Amino acid sequence: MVINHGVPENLLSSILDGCKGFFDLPEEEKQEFKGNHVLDPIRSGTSCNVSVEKAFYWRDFLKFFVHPVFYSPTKPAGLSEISLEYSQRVREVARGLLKGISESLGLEGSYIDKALNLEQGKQIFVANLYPTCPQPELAMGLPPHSDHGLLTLLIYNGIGGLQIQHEGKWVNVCALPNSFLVNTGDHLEILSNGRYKSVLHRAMVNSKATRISIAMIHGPSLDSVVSPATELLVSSKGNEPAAYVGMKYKDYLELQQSNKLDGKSCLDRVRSSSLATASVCVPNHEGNNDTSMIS
Ligand SMILES: O=C(O)CCC(=O)C(=O)O
Ligand SMILES: [Fe+2]
Repeated sequence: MVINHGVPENLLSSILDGCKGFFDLPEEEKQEFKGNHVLDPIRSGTSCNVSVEKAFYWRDFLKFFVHPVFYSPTKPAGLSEISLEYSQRVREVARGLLKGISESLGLEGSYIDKALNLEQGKQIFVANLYPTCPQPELAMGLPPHSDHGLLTLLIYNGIGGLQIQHEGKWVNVCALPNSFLVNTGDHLEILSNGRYKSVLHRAMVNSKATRISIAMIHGPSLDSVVSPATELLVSSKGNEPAAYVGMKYKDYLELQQSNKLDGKSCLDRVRSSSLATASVCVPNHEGNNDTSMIS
Protein backbone atom coordinates (compact mmCIF):
# COMPACT_ATOMS: atom_id res chain seq x y z
CA MET A 1 0.00 0.00 0.00
CA VAL A 2 1.30 3.45 -0.87
CA ILE A 3 0.28 6.61 0.99
CA ASN A 4 1.66 10.15 0.63
CA HIS A 5 1.89 9.53 -3.11
CA GLY A 6 1.07 13.11 -4.08
CA VAL A 7 -1.94 12.31 -6.29
CA PRO A 8 -4.67 14.70 -5.10
CA GLU A 9 -7.58 13.17 -3.19
CA ASN A 10 -10.12 14.97 -5.33
CA LEU A 11 -8.60 13.38 -8.45
CA LEU A 12 -9.08 9.93 -6.92
CA SER A 13 -12.73 10.63 -6.15
CA SER A 14 -13.34 12.28 -9.55
CA ILE A 15 -11.97 9.32 -11.44
CA LEU A 16 -14.11 6.89 -9.42
CA ASP A 17 -17.15 9.11 -10.12
CA GLY A 18 -16.23 9.31 -13.81
CA CYS A 19 -16.13 5.52 -14.06
CA LYS A 20 -19.46 5.24 -12.27
CA GLY A 21 -20.80 7.68 -14.86
CA PHE A 22 -19.64 5.34 -17.61
CA PHE A 23 -21.25 2.27 -16.03
CA ASP A 24 -24.49 4.25 -15.55
CA LEU A 25 -24.74 5.01 -19.29
CA PRO A 26 -27.55 3.30 -21.19
CA GLU A 27 -26.54 -0.13 -22.50
CA GLU A 28 -26.54 0.95 -26.16
CA GLU A 29 -24.14 3.80 -25.43
CA LYS A 30 -21.73 1.48 -23.61
CA GLN A 31 -21.93 -0.89 -26.58
CA GLU A 32 -20.17 1.76 -28.69
CA PHE A 33 -17.04 0.98 -26.68
CA LYS A 34 -17.37 -2.78 -26.71
CA GLY A 35 -14.22 -3.79 -28.65
CA ASN A 36 -13.39 -7.40 -29.37
CA HIS A 37 -9.73 -8.20 -29.52
CA VAL A 38 -7.39 -8.04 -26.53
CA LEU A 39 -5.37 -5.34 -28.27
CA ASP A 40 -8.35 -3.12 -29.07
CA PRO A 41 -7.57 0.15 -27.27
CA ILE A 42 -11.01 0.47 -25.66
CA ARG A 43 -13.15 -2.43 -24.48
CA SER A 44 -16.12 -2.73 -22.19
CA GLY A 45 -18.52 -5.47 -21.29
CA THR A 46 -20.16 -7.51 -18.63
CA SER A 47 -19.79 -10.90 -17.12
CA CYS A 48 -22.84 -10.55 -14.87
CA ASN A 49 -25.11 -13.57 -15.25
CA VAL A 50 -22.56 -15.44 -17.31
CA SER A 51 -21.81 -18.91 -16.07
CA VAL A 52 -18.30 -20.12 -16.80
CA GLU A 53 -17.78 -23.66 -15.63
CA LYS A 54 -20.46 -23.48 -12.93
CA ALA A 55 -19.11 -20.28 -11.36
CA PHE A 56 -21.08 -17.07 -11.78
CA TYR A 57 -19.11 -13.92 -12.40
CA TRP A 58 -20.60 -10.64 -11.35
CA ARG A 59 -18.71 -7.76 -12.88
CA ASP A 60 -18.86 -5.08 -15.58
CA PHE A 61 -15.61 -3.71 -16.89
CA LEU A 62 -14.14 -0.89 -18.93
CA LYS A 63 -10.54 -1.13 -20.15
CA PHE A 64 -8.59 1.33 -22.20
CA PHE A 65 -4.98 1.93 -23.13
CA VAL A 66 -3.63 5.19 -21.78
CA HIS A 67 0.06 4.96 -22.74
CA PRO A 68 2.11 5.27 -24.96
CA VAL A 69 -0.95 6.49 -26.88
CA PHE A 70 -3.84 7.80 -24.82
CA TYR A 71 -7.32 6.48 -25.59
CA SER A 72 -10.49 7.00 -23.61
CA PRO A 73 -14.22 6.61 -24.12
CA THR A 74 -15.76 9.91 -25.19
CA LYS A 75 -18.66 9.40 -22.74
CA PRO A 76 -19.61 10.48 -20.16
CA ALA A 77 -18.51 14.10 -20.57
CA GLY A 78 -15.33 14.83 -18.65
CA LEU A 79 -14.13 11.22 -18.25
CA SER A 80 -11.48 11.60 -20.92
CA GLU A 81 -9.88 14.68 -19.32
CA ILE A 82 -9.91 13.23 -15.82
CA SER A 83 -8.58 9.87 -16.93
CA LEU A 84 -5.71 11.55 -18.80
CA GLU A 85 -4.67 13.46 -15.71
CA TYR A 86 -5.15 10.45 -13.44
CA SER A 87 -3.15 8.17 -15.77
CA GLN A 88 -0.22 10.57 -15.93
CA ARG A 89 -0.11 11.04 -12.17
CA VAL A 90 -0.35 7.34 -11.39
CA ARG A 91 2.29 6.57 -14.01
CA GLU A 92 4.73 8.82 -12.19
CA VAL A 93 4.05 6.98 -8.93
CA ALA A 94 4.57 3.61 -10.63
CA ARG A 95 7.85 4.72 -12.22
CA GLY A 96 9.06 5.92 -8.83
CA LEU A 97 8.23 2.54 -7.31
CA LEU A 98 9.98 0.71 -10.14
CA LYS A 99 13.07 2.81 -9.53
CA GLY A 100 13.07 1.73 -5.89
CA ILE A 101 12.45 -1.88 -6.90
CA SER A 102 15.40 -1.77 -9.34
CA GLU A 103 17.60 -0.54 -6.52
CA SER A 104 16.25 -3.17 -4.13
CA LEU A 105 17.46 -5.76 -6.64
CA GLY A 106 20.94 -4.25 -6.53
CA LEU A 107 20.51 -2.73 -9.99
CA GLU A 108 20.76 0.86 -11.14
CA GLY A 109 17.62 2.89 -10.35
CA SER A 110 16.86 3.33 -14.04
CA TYR A 111 17.46 -0.36 -14.86
CA ILE A 112 13.81 -1.46 -15.33
CA ASP A 113 12.93 1.77 -17.08
CA LYS A 114 15.69 1.28 -19.64
CA ALA A 115 15.58 -2.52 -20.01
CA LEU A 116 11.84 -2.60 -20.63
CA ASN A 117 11.59 0.68 -22.53
CA LEU A 118 9.09 2.25 -20.15
CA GLU A 119 9.06 5.48 -22.17
CA GLN A 120 6.88 3.37 -24.49
CA GLY A 121 5.46 1.23 -21.67
CA LYS A 122 1.95 -0.14 -21.98
CA GLN A 123 -0.33 1.37 -19.36
CA ILE A 124 -3.85 0.00 -19.14
CA PHE A 125 -6.76 1.53 -17.25
CA VAL A 126 -9.19 -1.09 -15.97
CA ALA A 127 -12.38 -0.06 -14.21
CA ASN A 128 -14.42 -2.79 -12.54
CA LEU A 129 -18.02 -2.50 -11.36
CA TYR A 130 -19.35 -5.18 -9.04
CA PRO A 131 -23.08 -4.57 -8.55
CA THR A 132 -24.79 -5.85 -5.42
CA CYS A 133 -25.31 -9.54 -5.82
CA PRO A 134 -28.36 -11.32 -4.37
CA GLN A 135 -26.38 -14.50 -3.65
CA PRO A 136 -22.75 -13.49 -3.20
CA GLU A 137 -21.79 -16.94 -1.94
CA LEU A 138 -22.55 -18.36 -5.39
CA ALA A 139 -20.71 -15.69 -7.37
CA MET A 140 -17.36 -14.06 -7.74
CA GLY A 141 -16.24 -10.72 -9.18
CA LEU A 142 -12.95 -11.86 -10.64
CA PRO A 143 -11.46 -15.34 -10.25
CA PRO A 144 -7.94 -15.88 -8.86
CA HIS A 145 -5.30 -14.47 -11.17
CA SER A 146 -2.10 -12.50 -11.24
CA ASP A 147 -1.76 -9.35 -13.35
CA HIS A 148 0.47 -9.57 -16.41
CA GLY A 149 2.36 -6.27 -16.10
CA LEU A 150 5.06 -5.11 -13.72
CA LEU A 151 2.96 -3.21 -11.17
CA THR A 152 -0.77 -2.60 -10.79
CA LEU A 153 -1.91 0.38 -8.71
CA LEU A 154 -5.45 -0.06 -7.47
CA ILE A 155 -8.03 2.20 -5.86
CA TYR A 156 -11.63 1.43 -4.93
CA ASN A 157 -14.72 3.19 -3.65
CA GLY A 158 -14.35 2.16 -0.01
CA ILE A 159 -16.24 -1.12 -0.39
CA GLY A 160 -14.00 -4.11 0.28
CA GLY A 161 -13.82 -7.23 -1.88
CA LEU A 162 -10.19 -7.71 -2.91
CA GLN A 163 -8.45 -10.75 -1.49
CA ILE A 164 -4.87 -11.86 -1.94
CA GLN A 165 -3.46 -15.28 -1.37
CA HIS A 166 -0.96 -15.39 1.46
CA GLU A 167 0.63 -18.63 2.64
CA GLY A 168 -2.11 -20.59 0.90
CA LYS A 169 -5.00 -18.67 2.52
CA TRP A 170 -7.25 -15.95 1.09
CA VAL A 171 -6.85 -12.71 3.03
CA ASN A 172 -9.11 -9.63 2.78
CA VAL A 173 -7.27 -6.50 1.76
CA CYS A 174 -8.40 -3.18 3.19
CA ALA A 175 -6.65 -0.06 2.02
CA LEU A 176 -6.42 3.21 3.91
CA PRO A 177 -8.56 5.93 2.32
CA ASN A 178 -6.77 7.66 -0.58
CA SER A 179 -4.00 5.09 -0.74
CA PHE A 180 -2.91 2.89 -3.65
CA LEU A 181 -2.82 -0.86 -3.31
CA VAL A 182 0.12 -2.14 -5.30
CA ASN A 183 0.15 -5.62 -6.80
CA THR A 184 3.32 -7.03 -8.29
CA GLY A 185 2.73 -8.55 -11.72
CA ASP A 186 4.10 -11.49 -13.71
CA HIS A 187 6.67 -9.40 -15.57
CA LEU A 188 8.28 -8.25 -12.36
CA GLU A 189 8.54 -11.88 -11.31
CA ILE A 190 10.16 -12.74 -14.66
CA LEU A 191 12.55 -9.80 -14.71
CA SER A 192 13.64 -10.37 -11.11
CA ASN A 193 14.06 -14.12 -11.74
CA GLY A 194 11.49 -14.82 -9.03
CA ARG A 195 12.87 -12.49 -6.34
CA TYR A 196 9.56 -10.64 -6.54
CA LYS A 197 6.53 -12.91 -6.92
CA SER A 198 3.39 -11.80 -8.69
CA VAL A 199 0.45 -11.62 -6.31
CA LEU A 200 -2.40 -14.08 -6.71
CA HIS A 201 -5.61 -12.18 -6.07
CA ARG A 202 -9.37 -12.29 -6.65
CA ALA A 203 -12.39 -10.03 -6.18
CA MET A 204 -15.41 -11.07 -4.13
CA VAL A 205 -18.90 -9.57 -4.38
CA ASN A 206 -21.47 -8.68 -1.74
CA SER A 207 -25.22 -8.16 -1.38
CA LYS A 208 -25.14 -4.74 0.27
CA ALA A 209 -23.21 -2.20 -1.76
CA THR A 210 -21.92 -1.75 -5.28
CA ARG A 211 -18.17 -1.83 -5.50
CA ILE A 212 -16.03 0.02 -8.04
CA SER A 213 -12.31 -0.51 -8.41
CA ILE A 214 -9.78 0.98 -10.81
CA ALA A 215 -6.71 -1.10 -11.54
CA MET A 216 -3.96 0.68 -13.45
CA ILE A 217 -1.59 -1.79 -15.03
CA HIS A 218 1.97 -0.70 -15.89
CA GLY A 219 3.82 -2.98 -18.23
CA PRO A 220 6.87 -3.02 -20.49
CA SER A 221 6.59 -1.72 -24.04
CA LEU A 222 4.64 -4.18 -26.18
CA ASP A 223 7.68 -5.24 -28.18
CA SER A 224 10.02 -5.75 -25.20
CA VAL A 225 11.18 -9.32 -24.89
CA VAL A 226 11.26 -9.85 -21.15
CA SER A 227 13.56 -12.39 -19.53
CA PRO A 228 15.35 -12.45 -16.17
CA ALA A 229 17.89 -9.61 -15.82
CA THR A 230 21.28 -11.11 -16.69
CA GLU A 231 22.88 -9.02 -13.93
CA LEU A 232 20.89 -11.06 -11.43
CA LEU A 233 22.03 -14.38 -12.84
CA VAL A 234 25.76 -13.90 -12.39
CA SER A 235 27.33 -13.32 -9.03
CA SER A 236 30.55 -14.09 -7.21
CA LYS A 237 28.79 -17.15 -5.77
CA GLY A 238 28.32 -18.62 -9.23
CA ASN A 239 25.69 -18.55 -11.92
CA GLU A 240 22.00 -18.79 -11.18
CA PRO A 241 19.82 -20.47 -13.82
CA ALA A 242 17.19 -18.31 -15.51
CA ALA A 243 13.86 -19.49 -14.15
CA TYR A 244 11.86 -18.08 -17.08
CA VAL A 245 12.33 -17.92 -20.82
CA GLY A 246 12.06 -14.64 -22.69
CA MET A 247 8.80 -13.73 -24.35
CA LYS A 248 7.60 -10.59 -26.04
CA TYR A 249 5.18 -8.74 -23.74
CA LYS A 250 2.64 -8.49 -26.57
CA ASP A 251 2.70 -12.28 -27.03
CA TYR A 252 2.34 -12.84 -23.29
CA LEU A 253 -0.68 -10.53 -23.17
CA GLU A 254 -2.32 -12.40 -26.00
CA LEU A 255 -1.48 -15.75 -24.45
CA GLN A 256 -2.90 -14.79 -21.06
CA GLN A 257 -6.05 -13.22 -22.35
CA SER A 258 -6.95 -15.95 -24.78
CA ASN A 259 -6.91 -18.57 -22.05
CA LYS A 260 -9.36 -18.97 -19.24
CA LEU A 261 -8.19 -17.01 -16.22
CA ASP A 262 -6.61 -19.59 -14.03
CA GLY A 263 -4.31 -18.55 -11.23
CA LYS A 264 -0.75 -18.11 -12.47
CA SER A 265 -1.03 -20.64 -15.28
CA CYS A 266 0.21 -18.22 -17.91
CA LEU A 267 3.40 -17.56 -15.97
CA ASP A 268 3.85 -21.32 -15.63
CA ARG A 269 4.07 -21.51 -19.43
CA VAL A 270 7.26 -19.46 -19.47
CA ARG A 271 8.90 -21.17 -16.50
CA SER A 272 12.09 -22.84 -17.65
CA SER A 273 11.16 -26.04 -15.78
CA SER A 274 7.96 -26.41 -17.78
CA LEU A 275 9.76 -26.27 -21.10
CA ALA A 276 11.09 -29.78 -20.87
CA THR A 277 7.56 -31.07 -21.30
CA ALA A 278 5.66 -28.35 -23.12
CA SER A 279 6.40 -25.72 -25.68
CA VAL A 280 5.27 -22.13 -25.36
CA CYS A 281 2.80 -21.40 -28.09
CA VAL A 282 1.04 -18.18 -28.88
CA PRO A 283 -2.66 -18.43 -29.79
CA ASN A 284 -4.00 -17.68 -33.23
CA HIS A 285 -7.23 -16.05 -31.97
CA GLU A 286 -9.48 -18.50 -33.71
CA GLY A 287 -10.67 -20.39 -30.68
CA ASN A 288 -13.61 -19.68 -28.42
CA ASN A 289 -11.76 -17.13 -26.34
CA ASP A 290 -13.29 -15.24 -23.47
CA THR A 291 -11.05 -12.24 -23.18
CA SER A 292 -13.34 -10.37 -20.82
CA MET A 293 -12.21 -11.97 -17.60
CA ILE A 294 -8.71 -10.67 -17.43
CA SER A 295 -7.39 -7.17 -17.15
O1 LIG B 1 -11.47 -5.21 -8.03
C1 LIG B 1 -10.42 -5.50 -7.49
O2 LIG B 1 -10.15 -5.22 -6.33
C2 LIG B 1 -9.38 -6.28 -8.26
C3 LIG B 1 -9.36 -5.96 -9.73
C4 LIG B 1 -8.32 -6.76 -10.45
O3 LIG B 1 -7.70 -7.62 -9.92
C5 LIG B 1 -8.04 -6.47 -11.86
O4 LIG B 1 -8.73 -5.64 -12.48
O5 LIG B 1 -7.09 -7.10 -12.39
FE1 LIG C 1 -5.99 -8.17 -11.09
